[in-house]
Amino acid sequence: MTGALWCVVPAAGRGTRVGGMCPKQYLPLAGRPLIEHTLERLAAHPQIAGLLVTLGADDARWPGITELNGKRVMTAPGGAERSDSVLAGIDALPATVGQDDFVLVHDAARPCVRLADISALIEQGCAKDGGLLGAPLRDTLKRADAAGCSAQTEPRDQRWRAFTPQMFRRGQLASALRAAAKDGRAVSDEAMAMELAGYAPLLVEGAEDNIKVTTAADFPLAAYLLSRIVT
Ligand SMILES: Nc1ccn([C@@H]2O[C@H](COP(=O)(O)OP(=O)(O)OP(=O)(O)O)[C@@H](O)[C@H]2O)c(=O)n1
Ligand SMILES: C[C@](O)(CO)[C@H](O)COP(=O)(O)O
Repeated sequence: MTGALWCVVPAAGRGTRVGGMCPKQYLPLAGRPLIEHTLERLAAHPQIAGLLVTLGADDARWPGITELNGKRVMTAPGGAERSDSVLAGIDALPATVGQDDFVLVHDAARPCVRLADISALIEQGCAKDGGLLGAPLRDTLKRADAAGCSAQTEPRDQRWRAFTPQMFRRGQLASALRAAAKDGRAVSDEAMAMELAGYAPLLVEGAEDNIKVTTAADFPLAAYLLSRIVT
């Protein structure tokens, strides 16, 4: 069992795959900026103590939220890559968050995460070296060739899609991210940094509607999911 956890929310991306000038986390979703849905959902979780949001340089769009549902909301400058933003957020956490305390990392671009899935990650991940939400691949996987044709069918067994939140001990995650950066290794998520450091993060199956809003087509889907998912 663990106490209350802080959650780092990387929100310093540019949203280039959506297009346009406004980073996707500030585009409207169901009438409000996408990021507000994500932060409110995280702040609603009883085991989340506070949020540390990493922002783009000179981000004028950040609405200046300092508290949600009685939880403190802090900000820190993000970095060039998502992993840089995550590390910046870890380093900016309050000193009350110990090096051995678990911390969560959740994409600002994932507004539909279920509170029950966060609870499952916290409960199951604390018994291990931490873990991440994900789901086993349910479709056949193809490797495309340069012409956009199916060149090969990839093995699907034991393949999972990785979601967020991901949860690790503050000190171990910071060290793993620093080591990967020092080695020039691009890491797509926190779990990869931990794997490179020799840990085996637990995969905790979560709902597949925990989508990452990545392209413009994801906005109406996310709006529908938000209307259907209570928590
Ligand atoms: N340097 C970066 C890059 C991404 N992110 C955040 O990481 C999350 C997931 O990243 P992604 O979906 O790739 O967002 P973007 O990088 O903004 O998207 P794109 O690759 O289309 O530009 C998002 O909440 C994004 O804001 C971040 O904090 N810092
Ligand atoms: C961290 C992540 O959400 C796991 O699926 C994903 O890797 C982030 O998206 P990106 O496009 O790789 O930045």
